[in-house]
Amino acid sequence: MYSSSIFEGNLDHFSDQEPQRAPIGIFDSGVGGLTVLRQLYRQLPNELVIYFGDTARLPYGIRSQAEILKFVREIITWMQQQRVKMVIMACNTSSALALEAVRQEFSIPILGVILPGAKAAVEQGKRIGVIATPATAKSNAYRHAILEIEPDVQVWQVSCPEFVPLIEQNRIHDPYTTEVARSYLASLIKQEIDTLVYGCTHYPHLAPILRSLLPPQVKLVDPAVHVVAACAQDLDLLGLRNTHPPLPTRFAVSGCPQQFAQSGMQWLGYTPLVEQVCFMDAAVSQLQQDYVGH
Ligand SMILES: N[C@@H](CCC(=O)O)C(=O)O
Repeated sequence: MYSSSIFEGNLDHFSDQEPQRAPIGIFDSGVGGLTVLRQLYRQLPNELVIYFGDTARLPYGIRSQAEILKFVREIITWMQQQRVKMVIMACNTSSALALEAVRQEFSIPILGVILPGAKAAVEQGKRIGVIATPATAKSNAYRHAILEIEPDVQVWQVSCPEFVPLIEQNRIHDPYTTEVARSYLASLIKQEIDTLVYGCTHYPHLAPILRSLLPPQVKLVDPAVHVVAACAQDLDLLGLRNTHPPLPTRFAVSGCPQQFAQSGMQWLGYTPLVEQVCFMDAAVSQLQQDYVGH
C-alpha cells in the first residue's frame, strides 16, 4: 500500500525543455490540502501533482511563526528538488505566516490560499465570518486581506483549535464534533453573518455539519476553489499548462504513510500510494508522537 523509499517516482525524466510537464507541488500539514487537490482534479485535470502532508508535525495551527517558516522552507526546498513548476500552499496557516517570506527566497511561483479566499468572500457578502486555526486567526491575515480589498465590510474571526485534530482522527461523524462546531459557530450566527470562509483547508471536510448548523442564507466560501482558479490563470500566463494526459498523483508524508493512505481514501475515492519523506526534525516529532501514543 505504501512505499518508504524517498525518491521513488522521481520526475527527473521530464526534460527542462518540457516545463509544462513538470508537476505542481501541493502541501498541507495533513489531509486538509486534499480539498485543494480535489479542486485541482476538477479544474486542471491534466496537471501532474506531488502532494506532501507534514503529518509528523501537525497540527500547524498551534505552532509559532518561526516553526512554520522552518517547515515551509524545508518542504519547498524538497519540492524544488522534485522539480515542481509551481507550489500551492494548501494550508492557510502557512499562507498566513510564511508566504511572504518564502516568496522572496525561492524563485518558483508560490500561491497561497488567503488572498483568493478573501477576494471571493468580498464578492459574496458584507458580514463575513472566518473560521480558522488559532495561528491563522491570531495573525489577522484574513481580516487584513478582506479589508484591504473592501473596507466597507465587517469581519469576525473564530479560532477553532479542535477541528483539525478531530478531522485527522477521522471523528467527523462523532456527535462531539457537531457539538464543537455548534459552539464555534454560535458567535458568528449571533452576528448575523451572510458569508462564512473556510479559513483552514481541513474544514471543507466538515461541510455537511457546518451547513446543517448555519442559517440557509449564509454562503460558504471555499478558498480551494479560488486558489486553483488563480493557479490556472498563472499557468496560462507563464505558458506552463500541461496538455498531456495526466499521470497519477504522487503522495508523500513525513509521518505514517499507511495512516495517510487510509484517511485520504475517503476524500479521494481511491487508495493513494504514499511514500515517506524524512526531514530530520519531523522524524523526531514522529518518534515523540509514537512514544506518547504508547
Ligand atoms: N490545513 C490547515 C493546517 C491546519 C493545522 O495543521 O493546524 C490550514 O489550512 O491552516
